[in-house]
Amino acid sequence: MITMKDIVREDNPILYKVAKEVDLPASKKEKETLKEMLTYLKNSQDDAIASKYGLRPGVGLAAPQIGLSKRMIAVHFQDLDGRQYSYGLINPKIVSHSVEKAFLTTGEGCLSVDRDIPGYVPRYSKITVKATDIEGNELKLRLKDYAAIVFQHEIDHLNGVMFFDHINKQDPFAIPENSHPIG
Ligand SMILES: CNC(=O)c1cccc(C)c1Nc1nc(N2CCN(c3ccccc3Cl)CC2)nc(N2CSC[C@H]2C(=O)NC)n1
Ligand code: NI
Repeated sequence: MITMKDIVREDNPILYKVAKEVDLPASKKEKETLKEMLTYLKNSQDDAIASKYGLRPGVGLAAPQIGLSKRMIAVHFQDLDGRQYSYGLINPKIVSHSVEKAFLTTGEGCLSVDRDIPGYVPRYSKITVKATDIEGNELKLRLKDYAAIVFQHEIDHLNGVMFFDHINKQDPFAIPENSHPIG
C-alpha cells in the first residue's frame, strides 16, 4: 500500500524531469502500480484510513511522485456538479484547450509539497485529454473547471512542472486576464 513515505518531496530531482512514455500494452507491474496510486487517493479521502496511516488527502497523483518517471497519473474526485472521476491513465495528453483560464480561489496544494504556497494558479478552464486507461481502452475526456485543473496539475508533474511555477511572482493574487475563479 502506498503511504506518505513513498511520496517524494519537492527537493527530489525526479519531479523536475520529463517522464517517459509507457510502451503499450502496459506491463502487469505498471498496471498494478497505477491501481495502487488510485487506491492511495481513495484511502486518503477516507478519514478513518487517512488518520490511521497518516495520509495527506489528494484527488490526483502522478507516477514521478512515487519515484517512477513514467507517464501515468491517477485521479479520484467529484467535481462541483457531482460528476465522479476515477481513473488510472497512461500517457495522458492534452490535445486541445480553451483560451479562457480558471484558477482555484483557495490556491493549490500538492502531496509532494509540505508547505502552503499562497497564490492563484492560472490554468486552462477547458481541456480535451486523450489517454489509455488501465484496461487498455483509448479515452478522450472533455474537462472543464475543477476537473480541468486537477488533470492539468497531474499532467504538469509528467513534464517536471510544479503548481507554484504558474503563480505570478510579482503579485501571487493577481487575477489572470481572461480567467474566472473556481470554488
Ligand atoms: C494552498 N491551499 C490549498 O491547497 C487549498 C486550501 C483549501 C481548499 C483547497 C481546494 C485547496 N487546494 C487544493 N485542495 C485539494 N484538496 C482539497 C481537500 N481534499 C480532500 C480532503 C479531505 C477529504 C477528501 C478530500 Cl477530496 C483533497 C484535495 N487539492 C488540491 N489540488 C490541486 S490540483 C490537485 C489537488 C491535489 O490533490 N492536491 C494534493 N488543491
Ligand atoms: Ni501535485
